[in-house]
Formats: sequence, C-alpha cells, structure tokens
Amino acid sequence: MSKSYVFPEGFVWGAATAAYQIEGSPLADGAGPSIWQRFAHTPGRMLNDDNGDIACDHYNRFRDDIAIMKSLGLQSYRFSISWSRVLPEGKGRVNQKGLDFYERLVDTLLENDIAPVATLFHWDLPAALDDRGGWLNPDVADWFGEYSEVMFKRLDGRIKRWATLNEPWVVTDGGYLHGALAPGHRNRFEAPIASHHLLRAHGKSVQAYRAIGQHDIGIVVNIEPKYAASDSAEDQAARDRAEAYMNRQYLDPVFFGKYPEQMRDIFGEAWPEWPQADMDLISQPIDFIGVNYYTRNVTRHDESSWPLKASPVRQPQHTYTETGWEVYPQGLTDTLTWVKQRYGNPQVFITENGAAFFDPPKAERGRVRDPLRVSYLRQHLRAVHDAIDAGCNIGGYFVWSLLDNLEWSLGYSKRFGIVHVDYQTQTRTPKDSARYYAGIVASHGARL
Ligand SMILES: N#[N+]C[C@@H]1[C@@H](O)[C@H](O)[C@@H](O)[C@@H]2O[C@H]12
Repeated sequence: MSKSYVFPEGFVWGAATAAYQIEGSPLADGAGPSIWQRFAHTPGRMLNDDNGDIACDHYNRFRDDIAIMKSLGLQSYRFSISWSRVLPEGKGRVNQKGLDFYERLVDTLLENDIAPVATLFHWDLPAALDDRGGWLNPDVADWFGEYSEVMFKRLDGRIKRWATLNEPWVVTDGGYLHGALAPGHRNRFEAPIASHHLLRAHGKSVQAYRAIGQHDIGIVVNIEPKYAASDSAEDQAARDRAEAYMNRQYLDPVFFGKYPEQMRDIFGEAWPEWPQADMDLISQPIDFIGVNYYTRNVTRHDESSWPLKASPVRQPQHTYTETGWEVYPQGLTDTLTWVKQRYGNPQVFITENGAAFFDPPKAERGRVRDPLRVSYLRQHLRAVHDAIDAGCNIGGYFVWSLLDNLEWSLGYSKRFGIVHVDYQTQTRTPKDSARYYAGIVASHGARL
C-alpha cells in the first residue's frame, strides 16, 4: 500500500520572491537606492552586467502576478519589502509612495484570499546606510528597528507573519567575506561583525514587534545539511565546522543565546567576544523560523580552503541543477528533523525550496516544459511530508520562486520560477511545474 501524502489541515501552500529580484523601478516614486542598485550598476559585478532596473516589472504588474497566484490556487505569498523604497535614506523621512505600494500589494493579495508573508530585509540595504558603515555600524540595529516599526504600524494585522532577515549567512559570507554579493567586501574581520549586527538588528525588530505587533515574527535562514565525506576524524571535523559556520551560526544565538564554539577556530583572531546583553537581545523568543533548503553538502577536510578548511565532494550519481547544486531531497527531511531535535521542534515554514534548470528564453506555443523541476518539487514535497510524519512542526511550504527573476550576481542566467518570464516582452507563462504545483495545492498533497 503506497503512502498517502495528504498534508495536515491548515498546512499553507505558497510561493516566494524578493523585492530587488522582481520589482524593477528601484528608484520610482521617491525610492532611495539600495546597495544592490549600486552593486548592479558597478561594471563587472553582475553576469552580463544585468541589473534590477526592470527585472519582472512587478512594481507595475503586481496585480497581474497576483491573478496568476490566484489561478494556481496559492494560499500565501512571501515577498520582501525594499527598505529604501519606504525610507529612502534608510532612516528618518518616510516615503509615503513607497509605503503605499506595499499597502496596495497587501490589500490586493487579501482581496484574492492570499495571505501576505513579508520579509523586512532580503539583502537590499539602503545605500545611504551603507555610506554610514551599513552592517558594520552598531547603530544599524536601531536603524532596522526604526524601519521595522514603520512597517508594523502600517501593515501589521493585514500581514500576520513577518520575517526579520532573509539568509543572514549569505549576506555576510557573500557580501563581506568572499565579496561575490553586495556590498562586495572581502574581509574576514568584517564578516563576524556584520553577522553579529544582523542578529542584533533581528533582535531590535522582534523587540519592536512585541511592543506593537499582534501576530507572528520569525527569521529566515538557509540550511544546507553537511555530511562527512568519510569516517576520518579530519572529514568529521570539517563537517562540524561547516555545519557550525552555515547552519548554526544564526540559529544557535537565536535559540541558545550563544555562538557555536567552532566560530573561533574558523575566524581565529577575527572572532570578537560580544557582550551578554547583545546575546540576550538576539535570543528573544520568536514565533517561527523560515528554512530555505536547496541542497546538501558532502564535506571533506581541505587545508587550502579559506577560512573553513572544508570543501564539497561532488556526487556524480545524482542530478545537479544549473546553479551546481546536487538534487538531494533526503537532505530536506534530514534538515527538518535536525531543526526539530536541536531547537525543540519550533514551528517551521519551508520559506524557499526550488531549482534552476535550463528553461528557454521564450515559451513555445504558450507552454514551457520543465520535467526536471516537476520531479524536484515532487521529491522535495514528499520529503517534507516524511518530516511531518517524523513529528516535525511544519506550517507550510513556499516554492522558490513564483517568477523567473534576477538571480543576484548571476543576473537573469538562472531561471528558478514556476512561471516563465520573457524578459523582452514581460509575458508570463505558467510552466508545467506551475500546473503540477497547482494540482498538489488543490489536492492538499494527495496527488504527490
Ligand atoms: N541561489 N539562489 C536562489 C535563491 C535566491 O534567489 C534567494 O533570493 C535567496 O533567498 C536564496 O538563495 C536562494
């Protein structure tokens, strides 16, 4: 007898996007520039010198995109708010037209019975704050608290689930350690400082929410489960370092009020000691965590790798995506059960899961066949159900992404959408994966 994959009552089905990746019009109606506006307009930083000036033109086409969400039967939509659209200088003066856009977006979602889930920070820090040191300036936590309060006062109640940060690990590893992402720094002394102030900012936002909010607030982290390449002590230690660096560096402070002990091994003299008051601020209770899962990492010791001394081992027996990620659905079940066991079974939403496979630049006679993505979704949704069977407290799933979009410094070269975007005409075409996902949503998983 094959297993039934019907999901529990109340499990939420959605899709996710982020402001700079889809909105376009980054400076419209009084918006201020973000660090991604600057980074994307710096020659050599972006593949093909792509930028977010137009992207998916969601700023102008959001009603059409919501109609597509409705046609797919989505119950929720996770999006991010562009901080510098609302506060052009990052703090102080509010740009009402920027706030008005997000109010229109939220109200239109609600008119279509789609629950909005808002991420306050999805990497696009106001450029004006970066000029003041950005995530390296301790004051950034208060600036983020001020911005959070503006949003909570205007939209809490219509938005009932808020995420403070999206993937702080990527912000610091990409933006401050390796330099591949905005603001493009490469400094192992800056990365831990940026990391810590991101978490302090999370704490200030939660603090602000507890004073005025009536619903739920959490944080979104990327988790990539690490598996030692061999039983050797070296590989096991490398695995432990990699897990501490990516998967525990943010959740341990939030849930335990302390950083993993391996952080000092990894950063050495560059790892500061922080006051207990900071750790108390960071570890206030939250209502949920968002987990973004894409792939796993089979990890070996690698003396030449900086700063982790750990490198991935390719698994030729499995399919790899266009971004070079192994398709490994068991890793999602393992991730969710790890979170349950380590952090006391908090409520978890899979806030991103998806894959970039090659899709044509144009639909063919109104259709986009993406069998690999259909298979990816089937395998990973089954993996989520297996985790629920194991007792994990999973509230919902958001596929990444609703639309093909700007894949940060990879530009438009990678397509993650279940809806195809023709960037020349802005025509949207639901892919086969969108129709598949709609069937899963309609049957609440029975058709998996
Ligand atoms: N790469 N990739 C796809 C996806 C990215 O487009 C999102 O903005 C991030 O939250 C996360 O990295 C995942």
